[in-house]
Amino acid sequence: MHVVVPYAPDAPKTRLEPVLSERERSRLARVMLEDVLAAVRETGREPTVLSTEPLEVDAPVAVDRRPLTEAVNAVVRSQMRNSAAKSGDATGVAVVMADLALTTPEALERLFAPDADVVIAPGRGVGTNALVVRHPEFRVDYHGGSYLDHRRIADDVGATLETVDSFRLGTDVDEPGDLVEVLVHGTGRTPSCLREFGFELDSTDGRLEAVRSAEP
Ligand SMILES: Nc1nc2c(ncn2[C@@H]2O[C@H](COP(=O)(O)OP(=O)(O)OP(=O)(O)O)[C@@H](O)[C@H]2O)c(=O)[nH]1
Ligand SMILES: C[C@H](OP(=O)(O)O)C(=O)O
Repeated sequence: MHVVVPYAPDAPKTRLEPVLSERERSRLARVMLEDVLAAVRETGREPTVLSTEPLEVDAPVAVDRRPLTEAVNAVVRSQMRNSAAKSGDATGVAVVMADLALTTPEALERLFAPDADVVIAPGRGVGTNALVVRHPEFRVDYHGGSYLDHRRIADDVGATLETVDSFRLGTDVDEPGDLVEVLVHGTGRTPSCLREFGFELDSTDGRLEAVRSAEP
């Protein structure tokens, strides 16, 4: 199965602006990407980064400057055509977001395992954090509660759909409140990156939070 990791390196993670500078957000986005690529590789698959800009990274990079939905649909269309031409039996394409800092190979295997036409790991906020497409007519439509849109699109084209209920795949790092999850559950380099930035766990207000104790 072809695994694509979309990545937009230019001014990423704007929703983290209240707690991180632009440079820090870029670094965090990059470290999360590397953690996701490592987890995909540990499943025995070679990921491709689908980037809006050329990028030096330890993986093949496909540059497509179009918005996320268009760029991913171009990959889905071409992969489905290729796999149908090769074997008559589409093995599919997986789209795994680069901000899934808690991803592990085991969590990804749960996404890859079902043989439904469409498999989705939804994120909090009703996004689509990770997806497998094996149906020739299914197309993505990201943003704005895309999990519900993807269910409707699957229904419209007659595709079977399975939803993967996964904390690790469901936790995308978008907002300051997500950082505590990374510090507690992260297994890759992302928690170390946050600690380098000076974040640590704090329960002063009665709830565990990631707070910045010291500027680096
Ligand atoms: N190839 C590509 N990837 C994108 C694009 N927009 C977002 N991404 C990637 O898609 C994933 C999910 O995007 P978001 O959660 O919106 O990430 P973001 O744009 O960095 O964050 P915000 O600025 O807070 O919305 C991340 O891996 C991004 O790097 C795009 O236009 N093209
Ligand atoms: C890409 C987008 O991410 P969100 O904006 O929900 O984080 C989505 O999953 O549709």
